[in-house]
Amino acid sequence: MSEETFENEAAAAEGAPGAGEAVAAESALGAGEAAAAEGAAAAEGAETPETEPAPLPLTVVLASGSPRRHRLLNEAGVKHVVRLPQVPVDETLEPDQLADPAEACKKLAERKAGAVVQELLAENPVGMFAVIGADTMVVKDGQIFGKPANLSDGKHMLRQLSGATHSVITAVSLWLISAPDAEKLSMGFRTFADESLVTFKSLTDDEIADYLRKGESFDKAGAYAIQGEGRHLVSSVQGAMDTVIGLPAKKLVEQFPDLLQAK
Ligand SMILES: Cc1cn([C@H]2C[C@H](O)[C@@H](COP(=O)(O)OP(=O)(O)OP(=O)(O)O)O2)c(=O)[nH]c1=O
Repeated sequence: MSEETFENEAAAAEGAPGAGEAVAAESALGAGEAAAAEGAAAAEGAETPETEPAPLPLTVVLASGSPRRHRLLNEAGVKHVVRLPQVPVDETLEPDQLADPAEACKKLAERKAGAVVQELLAENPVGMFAVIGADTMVVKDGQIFGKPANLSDGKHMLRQLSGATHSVITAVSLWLISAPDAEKLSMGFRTFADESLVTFKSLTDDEIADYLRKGESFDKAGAYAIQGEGRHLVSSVQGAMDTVIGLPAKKLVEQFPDLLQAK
């Protein structure tokens, strides 16, 4: 089971560069569409259009340091570069923002992508760019588990997850920048969250301690890696596996097939 919701891409994203004025909702849906719109606008004014303008080359930028996200995007066939913001993104959220985990997750995905968009825009880019940011949270009974701070935090998380079902929410924020030349720029973004349900076996404290000793917990939300030894902790998964691992890459490509045209 998975749930998918799409944000209104014309809404201003927190921390996003000039989101209020620069967002062009129509250009957010697909690189091809935006390029076609540019071409159509140019053709309207021309008396005898001689040639169609060549579509702008698309560069996909993954704004993430997660090797899993890089791998999942590669496996989905999307050529991309990885770029992290020079200043790490502040991932703190206010208590009222944490009350709705899917919204909180979307906010962080937008912040991560927005930070890279901001730096990219400062470079006066020319071309078409799709910047992707993502965030993953484990949620049990309304409580959000990010990455464990230390061993006892990891133990606490795994005890909570033992013998029960929890949600893994991954939000993805995709920003499209269309800059046919140094003078023209339009931008739009869309953010969605996908949810999978993971059920854990009942774990003894010894089993939890054994697992934590394997050392794969510390950079993973909820202190486990379903793609690694953590699979032995799990009895069932409902929904997309790539959502649990950190990027619903298949859904991303279904929604934005133009990503496959990236050079
Ligand atoms: C539940 C689970 C999470 N994870 C990972 C996915 C994410 O990389 C990580 C959650 O941390 P995030 O803060 O979402 O991402 P990140 O810090 O790894 O990368 P960045 O912010 O640079 O994009 O947990 C797994 O790899 N396997 C799992 O089974």
